[in-house]
Amino acid sequence: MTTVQKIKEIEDEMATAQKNKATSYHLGQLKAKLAKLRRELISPSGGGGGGGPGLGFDVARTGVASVGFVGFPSVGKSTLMSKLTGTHSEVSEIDFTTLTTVPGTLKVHGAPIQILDLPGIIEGANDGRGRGRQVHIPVARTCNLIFIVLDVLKPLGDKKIIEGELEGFGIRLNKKPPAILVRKKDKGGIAITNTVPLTNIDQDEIKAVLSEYKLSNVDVTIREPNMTADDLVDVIEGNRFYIPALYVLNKIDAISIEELDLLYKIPYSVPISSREWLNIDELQEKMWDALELVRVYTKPRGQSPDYSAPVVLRRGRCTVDDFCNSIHKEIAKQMKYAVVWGSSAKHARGQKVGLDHVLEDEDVVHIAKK
Ligand SMILES: Nc1nc2c(ncn2[C@@H]2O[C@H](COP(=O)(O)OP(=O)(O)OP(=O)(O)O)[C@@H](O)[C@H]2O)c(=O)[nH]1
Ligand SMILES: [K+]
Ligand SMILES: [Mg+2]
Repeated sequence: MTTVQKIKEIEDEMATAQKNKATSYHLGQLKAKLAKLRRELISPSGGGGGGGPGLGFDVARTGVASVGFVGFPSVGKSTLMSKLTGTHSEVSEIDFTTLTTVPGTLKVHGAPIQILDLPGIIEGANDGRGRGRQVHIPVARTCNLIFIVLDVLKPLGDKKIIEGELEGFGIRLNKKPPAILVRKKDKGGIAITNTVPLTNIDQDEIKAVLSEYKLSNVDVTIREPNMTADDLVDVIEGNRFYIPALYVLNKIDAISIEELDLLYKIPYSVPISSREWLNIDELQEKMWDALELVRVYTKPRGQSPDYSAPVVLRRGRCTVDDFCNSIHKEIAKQMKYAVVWGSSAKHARGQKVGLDHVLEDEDVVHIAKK
């Protein structure tokens, strides 16, 4: 049996299986087995040819963040990317027009963002048809945001298939890493501690997953509300990519206002028309919010701040130390203190802070040297 056939067999079994106390151990085993087979399929040695890391489809990365466009052929990815960035990417009504990853740059609120137009994806994780040709999906794992571009005339079916394909490559959309800690030890067996109630998984299923990974001496600490077996598998497997995503519902010029109202109910969605250039402002605003970038303006001593070229940092990595390091690695060492103006400062006249201070979007910073 090939890996693809084995996956199909397990998926079929899981689709019909009842979830109850008697079956939970077996279901846990199946979920862990499935994850291991999927890993085999996308690793370069697995024979699936799905394009693990290092297969050489990298494009030169520029800008402070990147957005990858993923979608079925002819949903309008290249139309959108060309118009947003001014970079040429071939457009036609014929499917699979784009055959390689095409990069372009778009400035949003002063920050240069790299846009990656990817080839149209092919359904086929489960029957082996498409997998070998989906060599560009791994590029999406390196993006800070994914646009799942959908044709408004068939959004929901396509959405589900694309999510499945991305999941197969270890991508988790609009999700945080599960708050589960699995710590191996030399002896002592399995100890499970949960600070939140377990609603989607029981001890048997947890033990089945652990046993499938031959983890017989481990401490498992669970702080994840409603944790599932898949969450546990993700933590044990590692190599998961937690990436925000927006569903770009394209071609709204082809539908009625009533139909458009329904589309707005899809979470994380933005209806647009790339050809007629409708609602692109909202798309750019949502892109900006999802990227969680922090612009910081530099203020040299005795001069006004330089608003033309912000230093752009990411939320979670935006201390004064991060700010210094993104300019030059020596600056933090030479700093005596910093003065900050803006939302992170306590007073309007500016606040004297150290390297640990966390900056906010549009703050102004002056670095005083020793
Ligand atoms: N009606 C309508 N047609 C559009 C829109 N955007 C793109 N199209 C058309 O859809 C077709 C496919 O557009 P592309 O930009 O080549 O689509 P793609 O997703 O890049 O396709 P592949 O590279 O083949 O994956 C072209 O004929 C476009 O003119 C839109 O907003 N409305
Ligand atoms: K096309
Ligand atoms: Mg294209």
